[in-house]
Amino acid sequence: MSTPASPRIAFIGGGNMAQALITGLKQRAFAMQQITVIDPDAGKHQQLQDKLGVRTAAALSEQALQADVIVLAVKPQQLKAVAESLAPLLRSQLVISVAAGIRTADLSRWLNGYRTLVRTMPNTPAQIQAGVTGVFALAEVNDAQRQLTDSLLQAAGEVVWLTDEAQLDAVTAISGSGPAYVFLLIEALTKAGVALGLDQAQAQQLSIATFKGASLLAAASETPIATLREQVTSKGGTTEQGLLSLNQHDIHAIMQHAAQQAANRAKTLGDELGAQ
Ligand SMILES: NC(=O)C1=CN([C@@H]2O[C@H](COP(=O)(O)OP(=O)(O)OC[C@H]3O[C@@H](n4cnc5c(N)ncnc54)[C@H](OP(=O)(O)O)[C@@H]3O)[C@@H](O)[C@H]2O)C=CC1
Ligand SMILES: O=C(O)[C@@H]1CCC=N1
Repeated sequence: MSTPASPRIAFIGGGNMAQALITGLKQRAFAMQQITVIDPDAGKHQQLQDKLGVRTAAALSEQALQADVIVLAVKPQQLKAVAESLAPLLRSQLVISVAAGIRTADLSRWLNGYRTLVRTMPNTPAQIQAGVTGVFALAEVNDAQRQLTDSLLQAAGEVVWLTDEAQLDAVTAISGSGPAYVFLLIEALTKAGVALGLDQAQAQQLSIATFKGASLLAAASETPIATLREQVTSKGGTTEQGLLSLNQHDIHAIMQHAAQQAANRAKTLGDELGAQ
């Protein structure tokens, strides 16, 4: 298959993740009329058409699936039923799943042995092209299809290709779920600012700008992250006291445990739903 200049894409599921990916594509001036979103919730259709300019359909059909790429963007619990309905309608489309936990072996079985499959784990900052997506492709996915996958996902931000599918559970725990950890930390830092006497709006502005600035500096700098941290930490100064408290509460263990729990859940989802 050669890479189509402007591929047609059918999203099955028009929720949070589909909308984040489509918004990223829209910002890259991708032709929105090339995208069809299939979602049973008719209430969402007008909103998807008005906000994003995509086509919509309420159910799977040959017509709705006239696409080069099909993105499976339903909940993991909905994927088996969707895949089984999709199987007889597949021709030669590239199928990309964003579902947490669900392994390509199970998805392929539900799709009646179809193996032109890519499994990904994006994240919601995709909507401002600041996402990062982990990607694993089956051997049957050819070079042109890999390039197509890469260029579509680049519209959402950075792309990390994996050769071991099992690593996607770790990617899910770190960057798939990660934005929620960061939002929680922003909420917590904001709350701390309010407790110290700032008003809510000021505290939130300071917290967000600090996460943004530190992240941009870490990304732009060749300096090790630990050194960047040390550059903030004056001897006998304020940061030292703040970090001492975070380390007394073992921030590393807290993050390690959170990520492990998320990865365990991804594996359990794969085990339980894949066994259906
Ligand atoms: N949210 C995130 O940050 C991330 C999510 N993901 C993955 O993305 C997938 C979607 O998650 P998310 O967008 O958050 O979930 P949402 O619930 O927001 O979106 C799923 C959408 O699919 C619709 N749907 C349900 N059944 C069908 C069907 N048979 N055919 C077509 N559409 C259907 C749902 O409709 P209804 O609401 O009416 O059921 C809903 O609109 C999940 O598998 C998740 O693991 C991956 C990375 C990050
Ligand atoms: O919470 C979830 O299961 C999905 C996958 C990663 C982010 N959201």
